[in-house]
Amino acid sequence: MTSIPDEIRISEDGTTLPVIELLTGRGFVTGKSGSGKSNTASVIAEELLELDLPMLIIDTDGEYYGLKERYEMLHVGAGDLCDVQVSPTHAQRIATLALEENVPVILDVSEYLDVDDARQLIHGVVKTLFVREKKEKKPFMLLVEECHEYLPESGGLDEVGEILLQVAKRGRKRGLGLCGMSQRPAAVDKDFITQCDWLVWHRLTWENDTKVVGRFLDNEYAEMVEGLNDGEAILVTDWDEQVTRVQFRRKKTFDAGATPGLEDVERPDFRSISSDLEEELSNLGSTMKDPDSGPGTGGGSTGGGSAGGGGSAGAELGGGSSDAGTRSPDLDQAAEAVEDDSGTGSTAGSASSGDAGSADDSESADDQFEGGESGGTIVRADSATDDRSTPIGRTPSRTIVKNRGPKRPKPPSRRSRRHRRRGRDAAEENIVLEASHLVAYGVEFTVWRIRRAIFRARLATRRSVGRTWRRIRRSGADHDLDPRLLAVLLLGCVTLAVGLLLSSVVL
Ligand SMILES: Nc1ncnc2c1ncn2[C@@H]1O[C@H](COP(=O)(O)OP(=O)(O)OP(=O)(O)O)[C@@H](O)[C@H]1O
Repeated sequence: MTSIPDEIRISEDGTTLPVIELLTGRGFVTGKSGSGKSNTASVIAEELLELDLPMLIIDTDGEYYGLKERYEMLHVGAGDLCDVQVSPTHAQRIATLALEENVPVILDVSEYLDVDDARQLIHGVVKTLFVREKKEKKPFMLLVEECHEYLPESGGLDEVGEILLQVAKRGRKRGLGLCGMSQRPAAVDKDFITQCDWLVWHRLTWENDTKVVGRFLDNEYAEMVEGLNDGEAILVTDWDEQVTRVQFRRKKTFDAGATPGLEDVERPDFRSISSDLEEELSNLGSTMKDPDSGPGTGGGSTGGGSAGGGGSAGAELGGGSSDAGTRSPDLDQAAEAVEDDSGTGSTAGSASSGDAGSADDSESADDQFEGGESGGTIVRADSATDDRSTPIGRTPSRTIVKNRGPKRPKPPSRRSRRHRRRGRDAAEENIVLEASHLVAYGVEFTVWRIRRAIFRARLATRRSVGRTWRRIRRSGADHDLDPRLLAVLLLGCVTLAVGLLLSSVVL
């Protein structure tokens, strides 16, 4: 087996990036639309795929399938271009294929009709990768397009954001690297950006975004970033603590994200994974259950059209009350591992049921990895299952899955109680807000009624004053005016004038 080089080349002039830091670190690639982010990510992916290194791409816009022009990749999602249409039911298998069987995966979430399906699929995949990596400890790159959608700066994180942040904060020790991409650095959770040890700033022009450059680098770079050419970027890395201006090379594979022109786009022939794997995944819906759903119907539509796939997934998940007894034992263990790992779940149960040993194993494995951080096991993607016995570096250990039979439901963890309490607080705040809106509408309506009544009264008064005045003029022409009548007339005019004055002040 040929050895894997320490670095990959990302520009024509020879700029390189270290392989192990890319695979296990946290990266952030940003730039406005058309500045070259996807090209940069594809260049990095091409270089890693050339070395048969493992990766999974979460493709929000459906533009990474062009990589299949040169590399065998599993392209899954909801669209017709995908090798296999998948639902959240497939999450665990997709993750294990990528991590344990070294099949590079493009998880294309661009065509799910139901956003929840896409999110549940992503959550299931990332969670499984994170949990499995505790034992596997295999340098592995997770690339996430449009990461502001999952890790937004405001509005809080959903379960996808939470698990991605976990990967950002704790993935390095496990070998799980994360590279997030976004058009809008100002819209990305700063908790994530501050975790990053390599950052690529492509052209940004919007002031809020260039301000972020100023904050992370300095104002000189905030100005520089506005004038960068396509594919040009400011590269900042923790490993050499330098700021470099670099022109990334063009990707070698088909540019599926290019701006459409008037001429016909000629698509090249794409490589696909083996038909056996396609068939296995197509049949998977009937044999596996989604990590987060309950028993479901188990009949995920996997080979059909995109809408069908999404719809049936929704139906399966719709019945998703959690039923520990019917969930796959593998997934129960995975979920437990996440809770144990975060230190918030109840670990006593698993320890007493004979899992203490395995927990210790994984902790000591963690320690070992920390000792030789950059010496993680790199396994080539083409080595597949049989080659995993001869990795470069340390031998990856497998996750041992025990079937421990049906389980009693666990009491809610402190974390889920906290989530529920937060939910209750938010609901109460909403009620108060709605009630205050109601009061405001009431006040507005009352004021409107009063103003309408005053307006009508003024109109009626003006008419009757006009009528009276005309009658007085007629009778005054016939007779001499009585001084008492004149006095009453004067008083009437004064009262009217005061009334009109008051009503115009009120209105
Ligand atoms: N390194 C490069 N050298 C020359 N041209 C480039 C380079 N990178 C990108 N381009 C040009 O810029 C175009 C847009 O690139 P790319 O799709 O990577 O942008 P993007 O920032 O990902 O845009 P979006 O956010 O809209 O997806 C490409 O089609 C190509 O024409």
